[in-house]
Amino acid sequence: MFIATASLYPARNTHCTDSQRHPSLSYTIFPQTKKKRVLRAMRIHGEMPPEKEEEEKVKSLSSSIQQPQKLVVVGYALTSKKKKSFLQPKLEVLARDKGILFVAIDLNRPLLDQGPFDVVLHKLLGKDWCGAIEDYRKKNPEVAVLDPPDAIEQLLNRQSMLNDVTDLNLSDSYGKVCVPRQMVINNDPSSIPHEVTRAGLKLPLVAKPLVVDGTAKSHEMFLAYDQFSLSELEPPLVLQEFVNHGGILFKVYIVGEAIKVVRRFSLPNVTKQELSKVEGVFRFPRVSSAAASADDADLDPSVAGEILRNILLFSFRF
Ligand SMILES: Nc1ncnc2c1ncn2[C@@H]1O[C@H](COP(=O)(O)OP(=O)(O)OP(=O)(O)O)[C@@H](O)[C@H]1O
Ligand SMILES: O=P(O)(O)O[C@H]1[C@H](O)[C@H](O)[C@H](OP(=O)(O)O)[C@@H](OP(=O)(O)O)[C@@H]1O
Repeated sequence: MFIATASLYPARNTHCTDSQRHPSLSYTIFPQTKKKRVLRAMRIHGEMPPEKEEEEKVKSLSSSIQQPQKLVVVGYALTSKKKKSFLQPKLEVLARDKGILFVAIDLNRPLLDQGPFDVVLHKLLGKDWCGAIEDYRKKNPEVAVLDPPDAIEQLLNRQSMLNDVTDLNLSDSYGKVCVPRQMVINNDPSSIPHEVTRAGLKLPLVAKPLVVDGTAKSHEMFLAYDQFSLSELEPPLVLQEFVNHGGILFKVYIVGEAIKVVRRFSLPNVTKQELSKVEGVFRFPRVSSAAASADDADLDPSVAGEILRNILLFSFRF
């Protein structure tokens, strides 16, 4: 795009013919970028009269207003709980400032009749919804669906969601990235004590629901100090060896090339002495939620730095 602007001296690479030149001032047609360089040069040399500077600002502003930013329309389908925790007003305002508009998808109308959308963002499950999303994708291949049901499938299960981490086999002189030893219990809870002993899992164990479907139940966690009390729990379950980690964990969010690492408070270490004295299985709350931020916690810098380095190393390879 070109803008006519005035210059007190002919600039290099002028793109204009004599007929475009004004006798008192040489008019120079600049591509947008060159115009800014010349104006800046003139301002630096104090050669542009104040009224001309104001006029240039208005022109530059008017040219940007003339080209309204194309909005990216994001249709979202979230539970009311998720909308409340994720799509907060400050996010909507920030997105709008960046030309992104969130529009709620009406779950009582066919998805195909709604839009048009540039992106469909959803965190809903169920056969009907997955069918509607798949049908929409086929008829709107240009729309980015986050995420396609087949890509989410692996994350709906606390065993399969860790497959990629297990396959990474990432280790170096500073340490390794791996999954705690675990086993899946699909049926008969009375078999748990025998299965745990046979698998050689070390106590204490964290018992987690195998299914991850966004419900509160899918976050119900238990800490077991002996394997016998585990038979009180309801399969399907993942039983994972508890890993002492100093009560602080790091959550890593990766979207494309963007990586965000946050520190959260977590379960405290379990000492050998405590393990020898305590028996039973205890439910614990969601200890590491956003409200449990430890970003400002006083951590030993060497520990934090080392863990962060490994996390970033892991993030780039994931
Ligand atoms: N193997 C483990 N060793 C020690 N602590 C653990 C282990 N697994 C889980 N925890 C503790 O339990 C908490 C919840 O575990 P996890 O993150 O697997 O469940 P979640 O439901 O996905 O949590 P959220 O959705 O809140 O991130 C962790 O934040 C951590 O404090
Ligand atoms: O620590 P955060 O806030 O990232 O924890 C998230 C968690 O990672 C999951 O995204 C939860 O979503 P669901 O699996 O759908 O439950 C979030 O739960 P929410 O109820 O706050 O949306 C956690 O915040």
